Amino acid sequence: VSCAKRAKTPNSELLFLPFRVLLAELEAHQDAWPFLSPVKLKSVPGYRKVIKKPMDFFTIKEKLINNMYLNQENFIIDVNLVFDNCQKFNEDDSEIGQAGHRMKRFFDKRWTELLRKQ
Ligand SMILES: CO[C@H](O)CCc1ccc(O)cc1
Repeated sequence: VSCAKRAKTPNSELLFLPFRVLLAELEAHQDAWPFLSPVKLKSVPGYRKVIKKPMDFFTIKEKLINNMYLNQENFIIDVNLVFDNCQKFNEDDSEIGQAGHRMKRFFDKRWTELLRKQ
C-alpha cells in the first residue's frame, strides 16, 4: 500500500510498537479468519454497495508498516471499522457475525489493558 502521507519522526516505529503487537494478537486469534485479508468484492454479492469503507487486518498492517497512521486514533478507527463492517453485513447469529463479536470483545479487552499500562 503506497501512500503520500507518512509519519516522518524516526521513532514512530517505537510509538506504534504496541499496535503492531496488538495487531499480531488479532491476526493469531482463532476467530480472525474472516478478517485477515480484504473481502473479495467480486465474489461477495452486495458487499461493495453496502460497505462504503472496507477494512481488514492485512491492510491495517500494511498501513502500520508504511507509517500511514499519523496518530493512535486513526489506528483504532480502522480496527473498529473491521468490526462495524462485519456487524453491518452479517447477522449476529451467523458464523462470521459471531466471530466478529468475539474479535471485538477481545480487541476492546486488550486495548484497555494496553492503555491502562501507559
Ligand atoms: C468479513 O467478512 C465479510 O463480512 C464478508 C462476509 C461474507 C462473505 C461471503 C458470504 O457468502 C457471506 C458473508
